[in-house]
Amino acid sequence: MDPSHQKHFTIVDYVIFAILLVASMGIGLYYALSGGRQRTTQEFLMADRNMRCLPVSLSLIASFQSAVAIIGVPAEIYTHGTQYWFIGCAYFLGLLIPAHVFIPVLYRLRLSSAYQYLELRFSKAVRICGTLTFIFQMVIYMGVCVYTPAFALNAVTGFELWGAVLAIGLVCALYTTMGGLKAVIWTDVFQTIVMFAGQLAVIVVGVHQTGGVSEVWRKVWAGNLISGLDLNPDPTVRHTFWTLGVGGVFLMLSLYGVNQAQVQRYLSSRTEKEAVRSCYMVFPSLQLTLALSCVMGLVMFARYCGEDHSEKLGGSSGDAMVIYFVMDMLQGLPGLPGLFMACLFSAALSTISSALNSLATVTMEDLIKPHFPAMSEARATLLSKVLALSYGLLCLVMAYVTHQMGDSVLQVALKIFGMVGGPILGLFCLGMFFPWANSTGAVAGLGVGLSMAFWIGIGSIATRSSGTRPLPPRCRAALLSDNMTTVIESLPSNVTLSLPSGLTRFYSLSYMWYSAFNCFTVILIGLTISFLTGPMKEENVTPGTVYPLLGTLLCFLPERLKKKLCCVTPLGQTPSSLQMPPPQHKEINGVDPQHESGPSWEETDSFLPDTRTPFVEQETTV
Ligand SMILES: O=C(O)CCCC[C@@H]1SC[C@@H]2NC(=O)N[C@@H]21
Ligand code: NA
Repeated sequence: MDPSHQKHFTIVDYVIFAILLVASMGIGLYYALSGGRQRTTQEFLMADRNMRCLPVSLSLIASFQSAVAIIGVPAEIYTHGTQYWFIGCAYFLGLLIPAHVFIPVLYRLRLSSAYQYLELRFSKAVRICGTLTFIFQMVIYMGVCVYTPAFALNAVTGFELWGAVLAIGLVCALYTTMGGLKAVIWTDVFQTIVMFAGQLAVIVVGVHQTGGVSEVWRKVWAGNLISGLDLNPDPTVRHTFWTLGVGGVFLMLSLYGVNQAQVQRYLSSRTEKEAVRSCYMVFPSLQLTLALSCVMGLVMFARYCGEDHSEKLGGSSGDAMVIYFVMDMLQGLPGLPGLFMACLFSAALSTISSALNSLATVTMEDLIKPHFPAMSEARATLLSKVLALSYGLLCLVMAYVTHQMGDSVLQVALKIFGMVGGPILGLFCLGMFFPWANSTGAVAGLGVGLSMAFWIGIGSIATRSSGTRPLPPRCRAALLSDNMTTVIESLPSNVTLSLPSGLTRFYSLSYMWYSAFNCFTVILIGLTISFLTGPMKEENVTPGTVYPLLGTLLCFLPERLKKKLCCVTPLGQTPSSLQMPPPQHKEINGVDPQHESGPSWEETDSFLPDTRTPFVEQETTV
């Protein structure tokens, strides 16, 4: 963008932005110097497993609500209408299934890393594959999260590019390294509030400048931006009710069901009920953030649709357009551009801090501790801090790598989740719902699932056809008060009008189906190979690692009939090889966390065996 059109910040804006960074560092410092002063991995990685549901629920949202959603969703609504809003329909099952399937199973195994489940259910090899896949996914995703605010701001305001990347990366790595999971969760709480405030401010100012709600609605309606319920079953259409409402459920399960960043938050809850409650509390807040970012896109459309900004925007993508519009809207209102920048950086910081902490946790728990069982707590905690810092530096490198990708950031992020998160979800579903699945099947399933995912993902990038894009609503501007009409032909160059066939059709599968497609591939291959290599017998499966799906579906049957029908896994102990004597833990607020792990067995789902015997790695006393 040529400098003459660049928007600039006033000193007030920089002050607000600085306050965000200082406050985040302050919280990090506070948790470095209070409580157990981050001296054990139980505190540094698991927040002493003593968190309440409110901070956990806000942290759950912040972890996967980065600048990608803050910028990408309004850009999506502006260019393609409100179809994307239907992803909100996926939030029902996308949160109910984690609350009633994944949390009960994972919480009672007293894990630190979600991938310990894979060793319990399958083998160490499967656990390592799961861990490495997760690390790959989050490292790339972190790159997108750092890149988004930094490059978009640079394009519009000339804000020093590497200054922004360093500001996010270093501040984040520092407070995550100092304050551990407690600091990450409480900074997420603070940053989520800043995110809401920033988005709300843009909407209020934008509606006011457009002439009020009714004026916005009139323009949006006239611009045919409100998409109806598109029930087109064609899986290659980018956004329909099916790709968003159904495909979106698998995307949500891969994030809120089995992703380490979220599972770690469930496991850091003081009881299982608190974890389930935090999952329920995510629902209204997630709907609110979705609504805010969609409305922001509508307001932008109403405010700017009539004007042709192409010469100012130059080639910059739709994402940078959002920043341009926001800076233009807030220009002359000192402090508001700073608030929006704080909102953007809060979104990035909260996601990256969660990623850094979860990466340090799985690296420590899954890749290092099993090889050094005699490592002292002090050394393990120090190493965890070094890991968090190292991943922070790696994330800066990834910021540059991400710069090469062409798609809109929202699409890149969702593709990553679909391509990598989908197969991991498949692995957990294979383990939890199919007792016959064995380790060979699991490894083979994951291998084929990831290969298919990358084949289709890269194929779609190569042929630039990830889902046939619908013709975006023409920006008919016969709305301007002075009756001047200009029509901005916003026909993207890569729209594919002709229906693709054969391999191209395969590549043009909507990216919103990636999670579901890859999940089913892993399950299908996993089961086939398991049956070919000798399925596991029910009695050999570690108790508590299989969720008796039949028991749930037939919950209306009387107890005795259900027991006979679906041979509920007996109440069992975690196998001795994996179970160590409970660690010398300190009482927390007079409550012994080892035994205060939620409601009594009767209060929970009765058909889930109560294997609350702790699955703890060798945690020698210091
Ligand atoms: O914002 C991001 O960093 C990633 C894009 C959003 C990820 C998914 S979309 C459905 C769910 N709702 C959210 O706010 N995040 C997740
Ligand atoms: Na975030």
